[in-house]
Amino acid sequence: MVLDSLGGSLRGALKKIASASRIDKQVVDEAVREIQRALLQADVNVKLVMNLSNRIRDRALSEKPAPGMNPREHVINIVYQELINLVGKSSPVTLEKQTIMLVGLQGSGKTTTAAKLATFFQRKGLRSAVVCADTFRAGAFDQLKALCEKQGVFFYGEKGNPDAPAVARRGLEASRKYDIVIVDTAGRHALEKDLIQEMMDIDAVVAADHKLLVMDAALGQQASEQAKAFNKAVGITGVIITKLDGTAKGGGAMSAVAETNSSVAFIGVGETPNDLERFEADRFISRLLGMGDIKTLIERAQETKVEEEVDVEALMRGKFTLKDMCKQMEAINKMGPLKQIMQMLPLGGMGLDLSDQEYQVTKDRLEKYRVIMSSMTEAELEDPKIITASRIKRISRGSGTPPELVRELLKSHKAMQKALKGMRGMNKMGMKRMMKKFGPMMGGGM
Ligand SMILES: Nc1nc2c(ncn2[C@@H]2O[C@H](COP(=O)(O)OP(=O)(O)OP(=O)(O)O)[C@@H](O)[C@H]2O)c(=O)[nH]1
Repeated sequence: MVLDSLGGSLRGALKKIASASRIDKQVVDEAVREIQRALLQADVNVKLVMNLSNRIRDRALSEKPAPGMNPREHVINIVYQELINLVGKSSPVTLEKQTIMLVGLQGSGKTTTAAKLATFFQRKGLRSAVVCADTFRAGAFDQLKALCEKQGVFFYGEKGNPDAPAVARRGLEASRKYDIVIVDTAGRHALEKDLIQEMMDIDAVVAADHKLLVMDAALGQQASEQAKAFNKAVGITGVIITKLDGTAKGGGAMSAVAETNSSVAFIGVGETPNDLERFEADRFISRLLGMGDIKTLIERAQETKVEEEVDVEALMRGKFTLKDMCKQMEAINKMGPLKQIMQMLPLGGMGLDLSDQEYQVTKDRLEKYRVIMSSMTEAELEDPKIITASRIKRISRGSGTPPELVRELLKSHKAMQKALKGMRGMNKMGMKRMMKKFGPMMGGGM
C-alpha cells in the first residue's frame, strides 16, 4: 500500500486512543508524540508537524464531542481532520472536457504520467488524446507513442521536429474531437531559462485549462520549493505526485504541496497505466488511517458498554428523540457497510430492498440529516413534535438545506419511532439482548 510505514505508525497511535480507558492529557500527549514521529519520518516539515500537534492537543482537550460521539471517537476524528488539513485540498481537476499541460523536471515520471492520465479519463468515459510536445528528450516520442497505442489513446507527435510550440499547435488541431487533450512538455535537469521560455511558448498556443506540475514523491519536503518555483515561472494549477508507492517521503511531498497553496491533483501509485488516482484528501487519509479497522476496534471496545448507555426503559416507553435518531445515524455511518446494517434493521421508511446506488444516496442523505439536526435547538431535538412550519423554515435556512428535506427527516423519525413502538411487545430481557447485538443502531452510543 502507498505510504505503508506512515500509515502503520499513524494507525498505531489511533489504536492507542481507541483502546484507552479514558481520554486525558497523558493519552493525548502520547498519541501526539507518536504522530509527530511518524510525520517527521515521512519528511513532513517540522513547523507543519508542530502546528498540527498543537492543534490536535488543543482541540482534543478543549472541544466537546459532537452528539453521538464518545471522547475516543472525538479525538480520532480530530486527528483525521487535522491530517486532511495537512495534505490540503482535493484535486482541482474535474471530469469535464479540458486541455491539460504537463510540466516538470526530467525524471519526474512525466511521460509515463501523460499516458496514465489519458487512461484515467478513458476509464471515466472521456475520449482522450496525448500530444508529445517534448521535443527535447530523444526517446520521449517513441516512449509516449508506445504507451498510448497500448492503451488505445490517440497520440500526436512529430519525431525529429524540435519546434515544440508548433508541434503543440498541430497536435491540438488533430485532437479537436477528443474530450481531453494532454500535452506533454519537455523536462530539464533544472528550472532554467530555456525551459521556462519553452513552457511559456507552448502555453501561449495551448491555453491549457490546467497546468499540472509532475513531481517525484521522493523529493519530500523539497517539493514545496519546486512547486513555488514552477508556479512563479508558469503558474501551475495543481501537482501530480508520482512514485508514491516507492518512497517513505511521500507524506512530506504532499504536505509541502498543500503548504504552497497549490493542491495535489493526482497521485502516481505504481508503474502500470492504471496506477494513477485522482486525489481526494478525505478518502486518502481514511485509507491511510485504515478508518474501517479503527471503527471495528472502537465497536469492539464499546460492545460491552452498550447495555449501560442505552436507556432501555425509555425506549420501551416509546421515547425516541431526534437526538436518539442522530446518535443512531452517527453509529450507522460509522459502522461501515451500510447495506449489511440496513438489511438487519427494521427501519420503517427507508426500505430494505435498495440497490447499491440507492444505498449510496441513503448514506449521503444521512449526512444531510446530520447537518439539519445541527441547526435544531435542544428542545426540538428532544421533542420534534414542537417543530412547526415556521421552525422548519428556520432550520432549513440555518442548515442550507431545502425545507422538504427537513420534513422528510421528521417523517423518517416518526417512522423509526413507530417501528420501535412495534417492538414494545418484547420482554425486557429480549430487548436488552437485542440492544447488545444491534445496540449502536438502537440509539446507544458506541
Ligand atoms: N513505481 C512507480 N514508478 C513510476 C511512477 N510514475 C513513473 N514511474 C517510473 O519512473 C520512470 C521515469 O518516468 P518517465 O515517464 O520516463 O518520466 P521522465 O523521466 O520524467 O520523462 P521526461 O520528463 O518526459 O523526460 C519510469 O521508469 C516510470 O515507469 C509511479 O507512480 N510509480
